[in-house]
Amino acid sequence: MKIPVVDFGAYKLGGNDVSGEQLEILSRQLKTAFTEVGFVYLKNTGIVQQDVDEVMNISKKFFLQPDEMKLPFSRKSFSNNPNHGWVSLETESLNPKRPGDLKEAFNTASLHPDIKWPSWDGGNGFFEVQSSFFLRCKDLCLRVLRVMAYSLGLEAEVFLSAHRHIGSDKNSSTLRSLYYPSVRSDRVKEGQLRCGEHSDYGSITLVFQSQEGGLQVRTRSGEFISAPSIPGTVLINIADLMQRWTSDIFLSAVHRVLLPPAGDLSTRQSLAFFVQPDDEALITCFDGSDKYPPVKSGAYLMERFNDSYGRK
Ligand SMILES: O=C(O)CCC(=O)C(=O)O
Ligand SMILES: [Fe+2]
Repeated sequence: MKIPVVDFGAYKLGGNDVSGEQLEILSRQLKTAFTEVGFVYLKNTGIVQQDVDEVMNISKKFFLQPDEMKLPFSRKSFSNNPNHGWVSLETESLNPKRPGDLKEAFNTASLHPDIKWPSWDGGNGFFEVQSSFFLRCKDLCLRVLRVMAYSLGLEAEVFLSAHRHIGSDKNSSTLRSLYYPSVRSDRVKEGQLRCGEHSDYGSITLVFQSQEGGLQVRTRSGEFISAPSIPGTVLINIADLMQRWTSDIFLSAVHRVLLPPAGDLSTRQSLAFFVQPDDEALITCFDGSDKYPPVKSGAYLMERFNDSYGRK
């Protein structure tokens, strides 16, 4: 089993509106990928490798600073958003049964004008690069959500009306820049990974990996397959609220990032844009079934965040 690659050129950012026939083809391809694997690579989205490199480069500059320079930007130190900011090494366990993940992250969870951003030489390149990539990802995810609704025979509004506030404090969608430092195998704790097994929490996630790859996805039959980096593509996966919403038609697949082989001292980077429904959106099974009780997105996500940070 492999993760399919789908050409999104007909509906790319900055392109013409998609024709009915093209929408039909795209929606069929996305539906197959999201029901069978839960993951798909999109090529020709309008987000190009150069955009991704720019975000990774400036993020790396931030991560490579000593911890005391990063501490003032720590997650939980921003009053208007509890998730915004820097997460230090081993702080988060995406599989709570394992020791802390061997990764650092910077969450762009708020674009509020009061937020203080890392800066160098008096410039604010970090803010500009992160926020403009955030907005590109937002535009793309709205297009993908539209195709997904169509693929289920739904009005686009069914999904779009629950994603009206991305980028504001009424919605917790987050651009997360991840840095995986080189791993010294003699210092790794038992069971520790770069990123433990988990499924994502919200609607969908857009993922961009540096060339080392390392991501693995669990298939319906229970085996892990690799999801390599394919330059110029966006890897998109279904998350848990979307699986509930679609009464398990779309699969929110478990995934993880293993340690590199012993002696391989390479670092790794990735960007994940977690698309979440608006905090106030009520997520109810689209087919009218009661497979899952309705949940408010904001309350549901809060619970899940608390689990991955060990309810500290
Ligand atoms: O680093 C990656 O490739 C994926 C990270 C991930 O799955 C997550 O942060 O939810
Ligand atoms: Fe994930």
